[in-house]
Amino acid sequence: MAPPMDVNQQTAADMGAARSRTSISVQIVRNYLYGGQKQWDLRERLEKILIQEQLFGKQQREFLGRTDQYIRATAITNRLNELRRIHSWSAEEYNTATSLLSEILPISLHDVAFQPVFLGQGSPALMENYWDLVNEKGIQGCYLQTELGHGTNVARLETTSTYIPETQEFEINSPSLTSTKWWIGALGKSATHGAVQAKLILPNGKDTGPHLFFVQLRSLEDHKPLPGIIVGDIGPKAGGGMAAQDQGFARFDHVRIPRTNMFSKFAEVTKEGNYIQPPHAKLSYGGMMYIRAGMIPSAAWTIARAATVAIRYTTVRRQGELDTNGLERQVLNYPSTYYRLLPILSRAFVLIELGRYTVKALDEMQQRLANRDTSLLPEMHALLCGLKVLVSTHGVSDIETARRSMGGHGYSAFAGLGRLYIDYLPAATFEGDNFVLDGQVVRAATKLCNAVLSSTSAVTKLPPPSAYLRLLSANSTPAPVTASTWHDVSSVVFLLEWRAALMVKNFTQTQGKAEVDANINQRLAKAVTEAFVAVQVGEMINNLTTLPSEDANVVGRLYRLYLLTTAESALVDLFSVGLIHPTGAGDPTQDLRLAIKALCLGILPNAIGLTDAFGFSDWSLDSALGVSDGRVYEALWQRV
Ligand SMILES: Cc1cc2nc3c(=O)[nH]c(=O)nc-3n(C[C@H](O)[C@H](O)[C@H](O)COP(=O)(O)OP(=O)(O)OC[C@H]3O[C@@H](n4cnc5c(N)ncnc54)[C@H](O)[C@@H]3O)c2cc1C
Repeated sequence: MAPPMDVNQQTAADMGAARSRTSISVQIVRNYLYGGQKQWDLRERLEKILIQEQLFGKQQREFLGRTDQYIRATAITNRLNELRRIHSWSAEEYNTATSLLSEILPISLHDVAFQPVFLGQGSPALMENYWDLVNEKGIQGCYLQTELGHGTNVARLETTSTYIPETQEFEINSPSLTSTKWWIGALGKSATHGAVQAKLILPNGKDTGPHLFFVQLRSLEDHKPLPGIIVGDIGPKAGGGMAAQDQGFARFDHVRIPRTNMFSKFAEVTKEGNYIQPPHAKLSYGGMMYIRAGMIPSAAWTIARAATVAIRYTTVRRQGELDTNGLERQVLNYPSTYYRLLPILSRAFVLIELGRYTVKALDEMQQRLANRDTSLLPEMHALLCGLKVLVSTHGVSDIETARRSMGGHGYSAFAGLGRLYIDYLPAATFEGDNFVLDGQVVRAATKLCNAVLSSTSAVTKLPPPSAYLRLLSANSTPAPVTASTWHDVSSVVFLLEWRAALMVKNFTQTQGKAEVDANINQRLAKAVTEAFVAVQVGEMINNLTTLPSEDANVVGRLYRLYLLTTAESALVDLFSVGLIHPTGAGDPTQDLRLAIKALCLGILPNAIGLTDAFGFSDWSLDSALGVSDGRVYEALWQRV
């Protein structure tokens, strides 16, 4: 037996050995994930610029208090903007640079919430006066919707905007403590302007419900709040999360703004005080839909980070009984570890692809909206509600699963996943609380289901995300589930579609007639969204023919793992609706679990190669346990 290696050499050797087992072309799979060599080159070119900036170094971050984190974030924002000007970055280059930084910055609210509202809902006059300032970050915006008293129930917001025809102004007012705007990102210290959601009151006293108004909050001379406005920071967040962002509050005491400051691309108030209705009630959802669509790639890359760190660390971490070489077992090789981590890896791949699909679909809808064609709106709204819930639920649980897979060292800030988790956590609440959004998915699904059940022609008009309801038309019957079901992609996709169709049908038919369980919305929304994603994954597998065969094989295994682990989490539903039943001839659930294990074992030799394909540099990952050379103990020691 060879003498035992120094542990540090061993970790590096383990990482090297794992890389040499890789059968895929990391470069080809990486380009596939980035949507082409061009996108990867862009990322690499920008990262080279960012790494040179001492200010963007991450190593001291964990030692800073909240104030210093905010000051650092502000300095980073300023430098980022300088770089944008120096290098004449396009919007795409700027967005890529910000995502590469992977920092919580106050300016992100301007970029993801305020600027899209301006672009999507600003009237031509507002655009002419302010767009250059907004686009060049000459002012910093925030989005003020939530109040102390109401978040989900937007209809009950209390802030008012009353039109005064004599002066052609709106008067913004916070009539009570509970009408105070609360939780508003970048409002505490940074923002100069905001898009304020307020109930529009017409001169005749009629309340037309919440509308958006462009309001200057702070002086551009000395940054002090303007007269009649009280603003401040709402304090530290749970677990010290999002410390560098200044979530704030605001109260308005009869603050006047010009009539043209209403975001009136769709709904408008005339000089005389008459209200012009928007062509579609949900037109103003555009901004929120844009943010929700962006949450899919953002969750995907967050999960990819967590997977990379945990898979790298568990590859070099050895623990347990000695093998024939006198070495302890690599933690990733324990079934209980790879069963936790490889499904996370598979979700990162699926959600990265799905993100691209959704952003494209949203662009198409926005183009139609520009021509006042609202036909795609309701379906897109429901789809994005479901996807937002799905990705943020996975995001939160996957980061924590990855952290726990690393044992005690995973709890060190230097592992990098604690920060990722605590900063990602509120994604389950903002942009619509997940449990509330489930209700929206169910409402849209039952409406379409009712149409399908009452008219055969409705099937031909189903929008693509609801195609699963076609199964409810006559002559369709689900195939029985057997051991071979789990080895056939289209059978698993069908099964997940059938599950959604039958669950929605059962619910629709019993609505109002039978008692429903308390968890119905969550189960239905999950089934509907997972059916949609399963169809997309089926397409992704079909499209893998563009890759060389070994790369397609390995990525295809990941996609199948996604489908099977989704089916595994759906087993209770599959039993409930009678798609799986004990036949006495074998146990399809055990067949499913063995198929998952077999897929995991097939993926395992490529686990490191697949995480390398995400293309994270050590600078970007900022994790002592996720270092690419595997020398985790030295990296941790250096940090300490
Ligand atoms: C980090 C962070 C950043 C944020 N940034 C912004 C921002 O920049 N701008 C902004 O305007 N807002 C922002 N928010 C606010 C966020 O949008 C709200 O927190 C969110 O909409 C939920 O509203 P709420 O907090 O009032 O919760 P509530 O609506 O009070 O919900 C409380 C509970 O009640 C349940 N519930 C509520 N209504 C229903 C219902 N109809 N059916 C079933 N269950 C229900 C929810 O599921 C939840 O469990 C931010 C929040 C956080 C945490």
